[in-house]
Amino acid sequence: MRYGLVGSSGRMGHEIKEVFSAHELVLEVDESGIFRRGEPNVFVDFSNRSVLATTLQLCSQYGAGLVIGTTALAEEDMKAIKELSNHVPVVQSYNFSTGINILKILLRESASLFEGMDVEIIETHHNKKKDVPSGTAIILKEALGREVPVHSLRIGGVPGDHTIFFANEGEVLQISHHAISRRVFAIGALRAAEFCVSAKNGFYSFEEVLRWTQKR
Ligand SMILES: NC(=O)C1=CN([C@@H]2O[C@H](COP(=O)(O)OP(=O)(O)OC[C@H]3O[C@@H](n4cnc5c(N)ncnc54)[C@H](O)[C@@H]3O)[C@@H](O)[C@H]2O)C=CC1
Ligand SMILES: O=C(O)C1=N[C@H](C(=O)O)C[C@H](O)C1
Repeated sequence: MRYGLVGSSGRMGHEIKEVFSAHELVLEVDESGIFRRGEPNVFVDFSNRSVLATTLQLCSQYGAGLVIGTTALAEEDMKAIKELSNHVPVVQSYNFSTGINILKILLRESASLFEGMDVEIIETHHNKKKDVPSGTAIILKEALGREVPVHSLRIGGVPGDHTIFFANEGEVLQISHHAISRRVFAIGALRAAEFCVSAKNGFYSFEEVLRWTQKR
């Protein structure tokens, strides 16, 4: 793979360079500019929505697929990403870990069982994280199919923890996901990039990438 990396000087950018070391990094974008050394066939973007227009333009220019993990996207951003997916394969997810994507499936399938219970989410991240709530908390709420309170902690170097509490008068059920390091997100992004270079044009979730990985 020849990949372009948007957000190359960031925390995820560093992790991605290590995990993608068998592949060729031919284009980098960060706040200091665009550095081109070749023609990417896929872009990986873990950055900020302020650079999204550049990412989309670069994908169009090179006819390259896109793996995007950037959070705090607006509705108009999602619309623009979906428009790009008419022309190239796009994988978008607010969380590229296997565990969170399995949890999403479990929540979607069991949501009706939790009717009548109090449901709240606590998410904990490092103190450099800019967005609140986390993108993951948003997709967990979507999977539950209802609006629930989210409590956010920004402390120390925590890579990303999410706990959902379900409670009635007599009991509390809690389900937690703990990212041991942000490497797990970079490994997910690598799977998604490998998927992207062989997929048809379209908009894909990371769940679809996981199912594709299992079939291989
Ligand atoms: N979907 C997932 O699994 C995960 C998503 N993330 C998300 O990835 C994003 C990046 O996270 P971190 O690496 O921790 O952030 P960071 O702050 O360490 O890095 C951000 C990178 O984006 C670049 N950037 C920001 N604004 C830019 C602009 N206007 N033009 C060009 N480059 C710009 C910076 O130069 C830097 O390289 C965040 O949105 C975070 O929530 C993080 C981890 C996992
Ligand atoms: O910014 C982070 O670090 C993370 N962001 C994602 C989110 O907002 O959910 C995913 C992960 O939790 C780490």
